[in-house]
Parts: sequence; structure tokens; C-alpha cells
Amino acid sequence: MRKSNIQVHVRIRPHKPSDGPWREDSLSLPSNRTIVAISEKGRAFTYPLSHCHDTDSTQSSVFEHVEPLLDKVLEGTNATAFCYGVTGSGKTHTMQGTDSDPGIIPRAVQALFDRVEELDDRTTVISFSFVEILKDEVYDLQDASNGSGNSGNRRWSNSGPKAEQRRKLDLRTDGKGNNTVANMQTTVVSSPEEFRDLYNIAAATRKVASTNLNHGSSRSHAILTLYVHMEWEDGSTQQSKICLTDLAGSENNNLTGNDAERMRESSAINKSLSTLKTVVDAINTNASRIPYRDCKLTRILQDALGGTAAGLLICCLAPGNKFTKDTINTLTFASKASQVENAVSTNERTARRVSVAPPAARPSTALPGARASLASMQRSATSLGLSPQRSALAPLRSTTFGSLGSSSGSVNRSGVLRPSISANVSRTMTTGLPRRTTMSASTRPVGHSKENPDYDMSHVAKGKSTHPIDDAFTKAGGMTLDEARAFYDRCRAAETATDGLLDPADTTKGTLIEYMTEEERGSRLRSWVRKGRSYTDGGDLDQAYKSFKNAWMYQPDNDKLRLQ
Ligand SMILES: Nc1ncnc2c1ncn2[C@@H]1O[C@H](COP(=O)(O)OP(=O)(O)OP(=O)(O)O)[C@@H](O)[C@H]1O
Repeated sequence: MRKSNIQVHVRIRPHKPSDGPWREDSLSLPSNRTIVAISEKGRAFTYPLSHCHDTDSTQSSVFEHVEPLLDKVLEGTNATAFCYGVTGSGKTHTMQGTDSDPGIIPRAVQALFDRVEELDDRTTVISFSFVEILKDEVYDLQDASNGSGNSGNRRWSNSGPKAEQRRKLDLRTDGKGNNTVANMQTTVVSSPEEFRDLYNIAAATRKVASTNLNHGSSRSHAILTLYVHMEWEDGSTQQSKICLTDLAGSENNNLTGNDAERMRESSAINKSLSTLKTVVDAINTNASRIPYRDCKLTRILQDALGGTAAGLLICCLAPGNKFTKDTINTLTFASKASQVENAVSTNERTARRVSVAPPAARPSTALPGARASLASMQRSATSLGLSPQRSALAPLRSTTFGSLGSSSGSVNRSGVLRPSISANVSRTMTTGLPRRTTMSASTRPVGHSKENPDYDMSHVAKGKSTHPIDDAFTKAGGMTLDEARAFYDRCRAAETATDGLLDPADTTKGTLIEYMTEEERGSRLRSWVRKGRSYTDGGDLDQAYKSFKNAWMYQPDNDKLRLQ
């Protein structure tokens, strides 16, 4: 464990005509580590910071300062980067960016995958969760019940479902003081492209509204967490995560022109940001009580504020005389936050804890084609000096924002090692192909039922589709289902794909799917089907096709999917 201050950066966005007049000398950067702000009354305030990004900074120059955090994450340290600032100051631009000018989140995912590719001594699984805090309630942005939102440009939309229509998630605190969002979805991704597709859909459901200061103003705090789970051939594992948070902007309602509903949101935003400041003050003054629990935002950010994560705060500033007071407030917060010291720790690499007899191989209906290659996989496992024993990881439905706990193994009824991880890593993890020697339990066909009302597959059973894209999907690559299965099996055995129907990323995903529970597979399948339909409705048949292909992977042996 080592003491480390939160790094605090400032980024000034370029001036826009709508900002009104700007006295450029009201804000100056004598060095890239110091910023001077002149108040309305002419007083000069100097703030030393870790780094100042001027109006001409680029997304890539800002990201250079985030990259070292990713190296720490791959060493097992948790990290948090968050953007703070007045509404319209560029937080979402910095954190998310646009397709043509991507921000920290897409760059971090790309950089993580690039780094992971170099790590050939281990199997690494990357997953993510994405929640928003709106009026002090937590919602899962990946939850399909949020609706598909608007998959176009989120900045100009407010078409997502109302907060009241969505499922609120509970925050829980475990015995070690780690805060957990219960029942949050954590999704494994096998490529930056897959992440981008899922992220764009989820981000489009975030609450956004137009105010006088920002046409696409975020009404919620959005917290994206990337989880990294690494497993070595000796069975040892290490987990870590990085939280990338885009806070809602503090608002001066004299300037925003908010209506009653916007005012309610604004008041919740300002209250949570005020609690954030109080927490920082309490940490800096060694107060006996730090009011993390006073709002959900500070509970979730607890690990980044006086906790064990490496922290980076980017304070965004809007140029314009009308923002002078906000600029001084933001810089005062920045300067206080820079004094917060975290006890940064590295999550231990945990050895495989329990040795159990190999479970009896159960017949699988999940991937019938893969059964044929079971013996060859066992042979390859043995030739690699590995026990042909499966160490499946228990699926988790909740994520811990606090420091990661250690894994402790337990053996389930079928003799499968199921480490219970008091941590955040995904519901689905892989142990690598050579170790995969048993098949998962059979899958129940997903049908129209009370629990699963959204996707009716009965038309598929009758051999006809009510949706044209279903037909296109099933005829993928001109293969029958059996041919596709055989091809898939060959890809898995060879750990490569050649013909372009299933790429190596899909092969990895197949390994992951095997370890999912029936419920998880069903849920992912339904989610992909919904996405497919949403793309179809939006006229994007390429994306729709990909979504339906993804859906199929979760139940490749479902006979009801035979259309011909
Ligand atoms: N560095 C930048 N370069 C170019 N344009 C920027 C930059 N920062 C912000 N902008 C533009 O300024 C506008 C407001 O930015 P953004 O929506 O990111 O603000 P915000 O701080 O997230 O606001 P809110 O808190 O209201 O959501 C957007 O149109 C955005 O594209």
C-alpha cells in the first residue's frame, strides 16, 4: 500500500459564441501545472494542479495522462478517473467524446485491449458495467428495461424512458465497507468494437435534456466500470477495475432557464455535488465522520476519495465571463481534491485455492458440436501439463466499488470449483480453452412466458418468422445450423477462425458463454434480440444482423431456431 494524492487536472474547452463575452486574461496558465483565475472583483487566485490542458488540447493529449492508470490496472490496482465541472464545460466531451473525436472511455477500452493482446502468459477477460445516478437513484444503463433509447446522437435526444419506468438498483455495503450495486449487469466484451456497440446503446439511454447552457445536458452522473480479470495457467487470478465517471454538471439556475422537472434534477445534481465537496473537506480536515453515506454518488466514489484506488480528477472549465464564479468554485474544489490522499493498494494475485476431483462430465445440449472435440481438448490440456479440470467461476450479479476482496473457493454440488469473489469481476469469466473439459448444463429454450414476455420464439418453432431479419440471420453465410455448428467447433478446436463467419473474438466469446448460467444466456440472448430489432427498426441492417448473430451464439442448439 502506498499513499498517493489524487491527480487533479484542469481542461478548458474552446470558447463558443453562445458563451458570450470572454475576458481572456480572466484565466491564464503560467505553466502547465498552475492556473490563475481573476474573480469578478479583480482578485487573482492561483491554483497549483497536476496538469492544465489549454483550449487547444486534444482528446489524445488528454488521454496520454489517463494511460498510466491502465498500466496500474493491469498490475492489479483499482483506478478511478472522473470529470467534474459546471454544466456545458466539456465533461461528456472529455469522458465519452464522439465517434469522430472519441474521449477517454473508448480510448481506454482500445488501449486495454491493445495491452492485453501483449500479455500472452495469461487469459484476460474484460467486462463492464454502466450505471447512472439520477435524482439520487441508481439505474442500470445496460438494463434492457431501460428501453433502447436513441441509438443516434445522444446529445440531441431525450427519448429514453422516464426514470419512474425503470428499475431502481439498491446500493449495499458489505462487511468490509465496500459499496455494491445490487443486480447490476456486467457484460463481458471480446473486442473494442463489441464494447462500442453495447456502450453506444447504453449511453443513448442516459438522461439528457436541453437547457439554456447545454443543448445536450446530462441530467445524471454516469459511471462506467471496466473490470479486468486475469488468470494464469497455474490457476492463479488477479482482478482490478477502472471507474470512468462523467458527473452531471453543477448548475446555476439563473442561467439554465430550467423548468420544474429540470429544477428537480438540478437540485439533486447540486445536492450530490455539494456532498462530494463536503466529503473532500471532511477527508482533508481528518473529520471523525466522512459523510460518504449522505448520497449515492459519494458512496459509489468512496474508493476514489480517500480509498484504495489511484485517482484522477479532470475539472472542466467553460470560458465566458458569465462562468467566472463557477470557474472559481470548480478550481477551489480542484485544489481541495488535490490534497486528498488515497492508500493505493494492489490486489493480490490469488493462487488457486482448492483442488477437487474432476467433475463428472455432463452431457451438454449447449454446444453439441463441441462434445466431439472434448477428448481432443482433454488431450491438449494434458499435453500442456494442465489438469483437465474445470475451474468455473461463479456468476455474480453485483459489483463492488470498494477494494477488491480475495477469492475463496467453495465446491458446489457437481464438484465444480466456484470461487466466491467478494469483488466486482463479471458474472462470466473464462479459464481458457485447454482447461475447458466439461460442458455446461443444458439450456432451456427461451419462449414467451411471464418471466420472459419480450421475445416470442413460437413463430420460429412453427418454421416461419414474423420478422424478416430472423430469416436473414438463420441463413448466415448460407450455412445450415448444423454446418455452422461444425464450423464453430472447428474454430474452437483450432482456436482460430478462417472463413470470416466467426472470428477469433467470437471463439473467445463462445468459451465465455459456456460458463454462463442458463439464466444469463437467456438474458443475453433476449438483450441481443432486442438490440437487433431496434437496429432493424432504425434501418441499420448490418448492425441488426450482427446482433442476431450474437443472439444465436447464446443458444446455438435451440431446435426452435431451425427455420428451414
Ligand atoms: N474540448 C472541446 N473541444 C470542442 N468542443 C467541446 C470541448 N468540450 C466541450 N465541447 C462542446 O461543448 C458542448 C458542451 O460539452 P459537454 O456536453 O461535454 O458538457 P458537459 O460538461 O458534459 O455538460 P453537462 O454537465 O450539461 O452534461 C458540446 O457541444 C461539446 O461538443
